[in-house]
Amino acid sequence: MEGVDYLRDERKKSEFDVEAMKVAWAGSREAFQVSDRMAKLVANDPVFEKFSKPTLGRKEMFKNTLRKAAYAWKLINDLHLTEEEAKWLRHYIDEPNYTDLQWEMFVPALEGQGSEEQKRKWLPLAQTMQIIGTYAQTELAHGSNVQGLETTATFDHETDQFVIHSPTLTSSKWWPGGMAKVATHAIVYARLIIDGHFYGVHGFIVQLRSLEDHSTLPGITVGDIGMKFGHGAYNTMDNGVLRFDRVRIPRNQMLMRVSQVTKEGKYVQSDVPRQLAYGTMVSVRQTIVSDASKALSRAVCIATRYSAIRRQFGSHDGGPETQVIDYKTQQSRLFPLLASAFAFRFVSEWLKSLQTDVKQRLEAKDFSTLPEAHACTAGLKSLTTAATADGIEECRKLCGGHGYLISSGLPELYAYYVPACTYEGENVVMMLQVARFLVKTVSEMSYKQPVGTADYLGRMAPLMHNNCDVQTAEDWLNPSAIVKAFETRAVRMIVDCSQRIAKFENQEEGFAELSTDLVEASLAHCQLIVVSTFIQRLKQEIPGKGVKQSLEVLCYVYALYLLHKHQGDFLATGYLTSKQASLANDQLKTLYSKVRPNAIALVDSFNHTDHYLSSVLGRYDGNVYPKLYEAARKDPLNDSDIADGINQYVQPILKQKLHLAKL
Ligand SMILES: CCCCCCCCCC/C=C\CCC/C=C/C(=O)SCCNC(=O)CCNC(=O)[C@H](O)C(C)(C)COP(=O)(O)OP(=O)(O)OC[C@H]1O[C@@H](n2cnc3c(N)ncnc32)[C@H](O)[C@@H]1OP(=O)(O)O
Ligand SMILES: Cc1cc2nc3c(=O)[nH]c(=O)nc-3n(C[C@H](O)[C@H](O)[C@H](O)COP(=O)(O)OP(=O)(O)OC[C@H]3O[C@@H](n4cnc5c(N)ncnc54)[C@H](O)[C@@H]3O)c2cc1C
Repeated sequence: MEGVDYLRDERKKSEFDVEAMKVAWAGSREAFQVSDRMAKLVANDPVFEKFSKPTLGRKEMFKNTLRKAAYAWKLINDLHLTEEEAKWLRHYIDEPNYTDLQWEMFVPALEGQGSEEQKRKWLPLAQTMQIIGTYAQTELAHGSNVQGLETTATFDHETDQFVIHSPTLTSSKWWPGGMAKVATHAIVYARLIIDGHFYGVHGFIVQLRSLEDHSTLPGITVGDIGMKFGHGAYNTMDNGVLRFDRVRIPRNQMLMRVSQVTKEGKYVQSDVPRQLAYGTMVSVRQTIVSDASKALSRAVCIATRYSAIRRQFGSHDGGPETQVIDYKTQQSRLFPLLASAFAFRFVSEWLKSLQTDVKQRLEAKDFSTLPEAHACTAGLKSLTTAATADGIEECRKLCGGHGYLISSGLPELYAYYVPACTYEGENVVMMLQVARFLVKTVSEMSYKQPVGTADYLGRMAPLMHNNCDVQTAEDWLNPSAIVKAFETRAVRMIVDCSQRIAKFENQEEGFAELSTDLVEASLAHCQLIVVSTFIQRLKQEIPGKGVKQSLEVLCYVYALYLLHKHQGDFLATGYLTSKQASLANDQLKTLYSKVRPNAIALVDSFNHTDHYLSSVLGRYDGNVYPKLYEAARKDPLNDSDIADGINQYVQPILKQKLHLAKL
């Protein structure tokens, strides 16, 4: 039997309707149809071929990506694609480039932080790509600490302009995507100075390059920051360094939704919180959570298909060896990742709806849910990117030696994905933001009832004193038992930290001293959100034979896997006994055997094309070995029998050996 037959047999074992599961994964039939159409459009167009990428040099690779981006823009216009379709098209092209910054950061920054007048002027230019923008916040010496940025924007009364300046080497803007070679404009974050007074960090629209010939404008020095981790991965992007030598921009190019500077040089703070200036980061963090489920599902799809094809040991009387997916150890590493992909998918949908709600409230001048939205996006960004990056690497190991080949698709995916743990808020820094929110919520509880994702803190009394009543492994198949366990663990960890901080004379000092515990408490809170969201999703109608049942199994796998992994927390907080923790682990093993027959169908439900996976190991048809062999044959080193350099550097050594032998 060949891999092709193995996957065919696996698909026959499925206990649910795969087409209906595809819809559940996508969120709706319409969402499925849009993404499916765009995936096929990209997969079937030779312009978007990407197998040659690993063999290209940086310049060729960059140019190739520019070519694809230009072609994609032509398709978007020629085919009159909707915004949603265009987003999926860019996603499936699967090469980071300047358009990510244009659509995910530059346009949202104009939308979220521009005044009505500024939006009228700049948005049509950006939306039609007459200008190309980037988001220039991070500097050589400051990224996480936004208030510590050094670039200055000094108001000049006489000319009614701001003077943008990089006073030191360390103030050089460093990292912004698309900035080195493509962007014509940037939203530059700088310290606003009026009459020697510092008014905080604000965003300014600054033109970097001529719209005529693309040359850099006077006073601007811009370039690429150099190659990044992984060959093809993120090197299609021109992350840049930028310095300003007293560059002048009109006053009306400061983003003025949150605060304004008048012609007279007066600083006016609107009636909206200054944190709205951070709004672009909040919206991108939500996109990043959604992207985590896509990246993880991609790695899991490859590792699952390959695990069903790969056989090692266990052959009796010349029969076939055991499929590695049947090893319990393989299942215990793979299936929690499969379940996590679904969990992240559903939490990202929920986060999107939370953000829509916050946006509507902001328009009505209701800012009450802003801190919670910030904590949720920051925390879930941190949780999902960390788990996804680790998960991709685990999938690579699950594929044994072949996972290390570029043709497996996994090394490039990892290198491409892992910076998500750092950009848009370094993950630990983000978890500390969640901790601030939680500690503050606890400290305000005497006069303010916690709501939303923190509402369980308001049920502190019972949660602090109750004990778990699980008696058998079966008892763990109960959503309320699971939610209660996660709530209790989180509440006890948060309260413990809060009480210990309160003992410090200086609360900031206490917070810093307890920061490692606070990060763990924040993680417990975020895991509770993901688990509860999964459970809530299952309360909705989910059509299709066996679909809901399969998702229920995955939900329990996700929750009990976390419980097992963090059993130290659950035991230390005193809610569970070691017997109950051990029953959870027993149940987890039973659940793995329920996932097993459905594993291939579950990863088929992601609806990933072979083009998107770019993996010989993860091919839909399972024809792994012939295609691995074929891919290896295509390596440039195999172009000739005698490679360049052999005659020059190897033959002389061999000949020298002969000479020595004669002596
Ligand atoms: C490889 C590709 C694969 C994945 C593809 C994914 C696709 C997604 C789209 C991709 C697009 C582009 C690719 C990536 C491009 C990357 C871009 C960037 O990285 S841009 C730069 C991002 N930088 C950061 O995120 C900086 C992080 N730092 C901060 O956010 C802040 O400075 C922070 C949060 C650390 C706060 O520091 P500080 O304590 O100094 O706070 P402040 O004094 O400023 O504020 C105090 C007060 O405000 C609250 N706060 C902070 N932030 C917010 C917010 N956003 N909203 C609401 N409230 C906020 C804070 O908690 C404090 O509250 P308080 O109650 O007073 O305690
Ligand atoms: C691929 C990529 C693309 C990017 N694109 C852009 C872009 O388009 N535009 C842009 O402006 N920026 C961009 N960035 C920059 C990115 O946003 C920053 O790198 C990120 O915000 C982290 O900041 P930092 O580099 O200053 O890390 P640092 O804050 O220096 O982190 C270093 C270490 O210090 C720790 N640390 C920092 N502060 C604290 C604290 N208070 N408490 C405890 N620990 C702490 C962190 O946990 C980390 O371990 C990009 C970065 C990458 C990698």
